[in-house]
Amino acid sequence: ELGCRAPARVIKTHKTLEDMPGPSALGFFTDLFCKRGLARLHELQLEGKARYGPVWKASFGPILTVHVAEPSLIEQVLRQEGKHPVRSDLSSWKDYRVCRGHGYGLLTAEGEEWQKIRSILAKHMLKPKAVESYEGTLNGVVTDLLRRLRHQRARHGQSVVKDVGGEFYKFGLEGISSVLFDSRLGCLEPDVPPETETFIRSINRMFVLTLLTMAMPRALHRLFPKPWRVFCESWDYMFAFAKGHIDKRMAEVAERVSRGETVEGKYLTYYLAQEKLPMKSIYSNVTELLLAGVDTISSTLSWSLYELARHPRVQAALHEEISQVAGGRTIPSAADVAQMPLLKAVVKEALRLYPVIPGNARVISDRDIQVGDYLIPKKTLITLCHFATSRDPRFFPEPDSFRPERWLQRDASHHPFASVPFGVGKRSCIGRRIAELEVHLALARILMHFEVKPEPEGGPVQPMTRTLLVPEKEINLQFLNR
Ligand code: HEM
Repeated sequence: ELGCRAPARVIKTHKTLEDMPGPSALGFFTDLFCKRGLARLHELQLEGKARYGPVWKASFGPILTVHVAEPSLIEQVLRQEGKHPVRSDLSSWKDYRVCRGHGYGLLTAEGEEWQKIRSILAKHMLKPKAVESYEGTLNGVVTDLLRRLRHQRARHGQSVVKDVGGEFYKFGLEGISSVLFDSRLGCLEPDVPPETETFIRSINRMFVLTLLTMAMPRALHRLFPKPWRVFCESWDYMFAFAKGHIDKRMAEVAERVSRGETVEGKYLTYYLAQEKLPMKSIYSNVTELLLAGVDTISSTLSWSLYELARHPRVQAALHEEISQVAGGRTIPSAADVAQMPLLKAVVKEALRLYPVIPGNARVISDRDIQVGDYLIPKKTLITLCHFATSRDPRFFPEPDSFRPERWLQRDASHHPFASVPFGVGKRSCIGRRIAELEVHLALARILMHFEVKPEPEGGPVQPMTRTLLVPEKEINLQFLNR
């Protein structure tokens, strides 16, 4: 016995990609392209988790991606993301910029370049004092939104505003432009400038085609050139639009300086120009900020009002809160909305049910990382399934119900990574504070003026994925004078 050696055994401490469950490449391809899977990607997260557990792999066209759908595992990934986190290195957005010779903006830049722009923008977008300084400008845009809603409801019977999302797109664009340029585009005027409509259409088309152009193997681009061509044309328009506005604003400033005036701007483009960034970088950053501030704001406002219209008791309680805090003031301030816990809870709950970014991503480039039982090789695209975790009944009982009060209960303990609509950490949303202020100011004032109800014959509206999570069809709401 003693002389007999045990056979050498390789002890595996971690499971590998080979051990990971997941649909076959063909199965996932069929799901995506034949079963409207691209529009249902958020639902595929729930199906994947039910079928394979919290970690599974799938081939998104030519790209293998590991899905992670458990808050503690998402936390584990993000804690290992390193100094310069990378969202995805295989993006069609980056391909476009290389193809046209444009620069990168904060959304697409990496490494030291990203770090530099991030620290410049953070000073003006995340610091509470800086964000508060946009209050007056944003409140001016909200005033125009109210006028526009009145105008639009007069066009249809029963005080209905058709397609509120369309109105909030214009509000989003006007809002982010006012912060970027301190000048107004006129998107909320009765006659909307055609170039702003084209800009919004370009964003929509670009988002529709983002996933498709990524999932389509390169070889197919030749066979089906249209998606890539339209994708590029949409970006071309967006870059040209941003450039036009930047050049115009800078020419105005130069002209005033030449007349001997001292010019001190309080808007983002001015701050970027002060840092002496190359023009190419200013153009790409402003383009990306413009596009980041439109759908996100529109979708959050649309879903918040959609749910409030369907939950009149919550709406009444919120109206009460707003009236009390505002006292006699007709225009609530940033300090006022900060004192409205139910208002904040309503927006958090809308973003839990309908996270604008239903699935985010990370690539850890320089080392293999452990996630749960698995060792994930470096450079693997990791998809963070935020939609699945924020609808998980273990963290949010009755996960499909709109219950803002869940955010107000003292003893409520949600895992901090279960609902993270703005992301977490170094690479999280830089527009978060501005977005929250904008949405809070708009919702508070809309509810001061109107009682919002569902369109009399309207049915439920489901979300769909278009890279972002958006309403599947138009949301029409009744706006009744208070
Ligand atoms: C409710 C509204 C919004 C939501 C839910 C949202 C959500 C997000 C999320 C999830 C990310 C990715 C974070 C990550 O990878 O960890 C992101 C990034 C970003 N967002 Fe937002 N966003 C919103 C509004 C805005 C607005 C209004 C702006 C512009 C003013 C903006 C600008 C950006 C930028 C530039 C990034 C990239 C940051 C970086 O890579 O360093 N977002 N956003």
